[in-house]
Amino acid sequence: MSVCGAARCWWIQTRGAVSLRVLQQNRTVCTTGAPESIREKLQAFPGGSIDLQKRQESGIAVLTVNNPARMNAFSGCMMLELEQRVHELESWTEGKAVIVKGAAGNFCSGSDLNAVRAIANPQDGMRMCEFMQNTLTRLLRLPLISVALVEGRALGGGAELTTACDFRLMTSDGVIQFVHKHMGLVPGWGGAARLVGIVGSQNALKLLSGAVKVDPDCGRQMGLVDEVLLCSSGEGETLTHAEQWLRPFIKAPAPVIQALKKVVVSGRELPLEQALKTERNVFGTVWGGPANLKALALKPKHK
Ligand SMILES: CC[C@H](C(=O)O)C(=O)SCCNC(=O)CCNC(=O)[C@H](O)C(C)(C)COP(=O)(O)OP(=O)(O)OC[C@H]1O[C@@H](n2cnc3c(N)ncnc32)[C@H](O)[C@@H]1OP(=O)(O)O
Repeated sequence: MSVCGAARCWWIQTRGAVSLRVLQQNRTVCTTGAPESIREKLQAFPGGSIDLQKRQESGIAVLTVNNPARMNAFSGCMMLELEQRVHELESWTEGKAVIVKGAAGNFCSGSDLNAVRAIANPQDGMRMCEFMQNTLTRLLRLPLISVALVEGRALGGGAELTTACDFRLMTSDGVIQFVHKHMGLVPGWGGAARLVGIVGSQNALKLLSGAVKVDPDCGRQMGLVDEVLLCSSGEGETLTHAEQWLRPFIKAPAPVIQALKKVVVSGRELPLEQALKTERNVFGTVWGGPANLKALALKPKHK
């Protein structure tokens, strides 16, 4: 069940029951999914796919933006598929992390410009934006540690997609560029709001107003890039490096990793009192749980 109303609804899994914690917001954020009309419109733009591989043994999923003929630009159908994949990951109980990447050594060049030209009226444009804003908000809120593996170029909406992950790893030839200014636009998928939270308002304004090509050094300096992989873009090797980077952070049972992500998300998004209440709720789901009891039995020494 999801609710659309004068508040953003916040679902928190506690002991299997879902408790609805309503956050009072002065703006309506619809969580019931986009109106049918925009879905039908997006459906009219086929091409590419959003592929999801869930690795049960490691708890790491790999989500691939796959439209190499168009530098992994998002067709309308890919926007719909991304929502479906995020929905799948929301209920992946064995999951610990998700790596978001592009196909064929490139990240993503934003919206498919052919679709953009066809959805040019403001109302449909705003509906497409709202659809992608909701999907990317859900991606960032997944109870999984998310990593954008930026190989090649992440442009426009592709740059915004990188901000909808907890971390960004970049290959030596990687570039993140918010090209919206050159399109006479501003970010529409929520990328501006998230960018301010990542690099601060001054750096965000520089990156947006300057349409700056963020290379690995610039990204590390600004805090937009968390690690530079000492390899260039290309299938396989970079993914292995990304998984190796993730390993120390997912060395615990999935319920514990998921609980840790949930309390960080609530600390990032909720007013203090509600964040503390959420923390108590989540704490209650792991206190006395299998991992906690096992650790207590081992008399842990954290040297
Ligand atoms: C809120 C999000 C925002 C919005 O929806 O309004 C957007 O994201 S708008 C889109 C922003 N992205 C761009 O403007 C990127 C446009 N593409 C490029 O700048 C270049 O293609 C580049 C730098 C990604 C790659 O350049 P390169 O010379 O290496 O290759 P090509 O340009 O020949 O591209 C190969 C092939 O891909 C097609 N392509 C690339 N990007 C897109 C795109 N965003 N939409 C549709 N098609 C794209 C390009 O047309 C070429 O196809 P071809 O059939 O050979 O012409």
